Amino acid sequence: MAVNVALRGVSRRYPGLIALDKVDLEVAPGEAVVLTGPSGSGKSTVLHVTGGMDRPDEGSVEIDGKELLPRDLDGHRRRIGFVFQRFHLLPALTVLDNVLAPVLPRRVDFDRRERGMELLEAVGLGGRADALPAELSGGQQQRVAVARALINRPGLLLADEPTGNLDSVIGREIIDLLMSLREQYGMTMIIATHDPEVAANGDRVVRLQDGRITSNQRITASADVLDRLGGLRP
Ligand SMILES: Nc1ncnc2c1ncn2[C@@H]1O[C@H](COP(=O)(O)OP(=O)(O)OP(=O)(O)O)[C@@H](O)[C@H]1O
Repeated sequence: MAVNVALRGVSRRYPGLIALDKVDLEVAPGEAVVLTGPSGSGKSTVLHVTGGMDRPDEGSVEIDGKELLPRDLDGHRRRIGFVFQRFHLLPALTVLDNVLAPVLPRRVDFDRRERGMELLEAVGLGGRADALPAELSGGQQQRVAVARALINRPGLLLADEPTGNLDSVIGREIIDLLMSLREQYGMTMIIATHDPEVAANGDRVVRLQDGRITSNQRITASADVLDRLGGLRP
């Protein structure tokens, strides 16, 4: 089920620099928020802190109103999906086994193969379960990565430059896919991107600069209008 996410006064510091500076951000259940901003502005850090891969130095992350505590992090990470710019598929495993990889070492209360096949169908690759990643195009590999991200039925999907390694037509297909899966499976989404096309397809665009939110706008305009107005490019 789609979750509510809230970052409250989140700061993350590294020696000599502030990656996030008291960031407040609330994302409603089922909402798709797009993070934009120049390189180094803190987009990935927001995703990592939200996903429990990194910890704030100050402030808190709340999921459905409950603060994420260190002891909850393992469970939290299993309840979210993560899609990366580089697909990070395991080259020696088949497409189906890549989708199942997150749950292979664990006991689960569902039929792995059945769910893996269902997800491959959902991303349009039902016929390629036995292929190896190298036999697929980049767009198809990203579809496999999306299916893998959904294997635990996450209520939250985090995506870091999901179209960054794809040409614009294929990137567009991946965005359409993510948006339709969001409705089909009921997920909240946070997507970091430099791609104005992605931004135009979210519900809200949050722009970061030097670790701070400089604008937070609902989407009503098309990509090129947004690009002209907001300067979404790095
Ligand atoms: N492990 C780390 N150690 C030191 N500094 C880091 C580390 N991770 C991130 N940073 C710094 O924190 C700042 C924010 O980085 P972040 O990756 O969140 O930016 P970004 O907006 O995602 O950039 P990009 O668009 O290039 O991916 C940058 O200045 C980065 O160099």
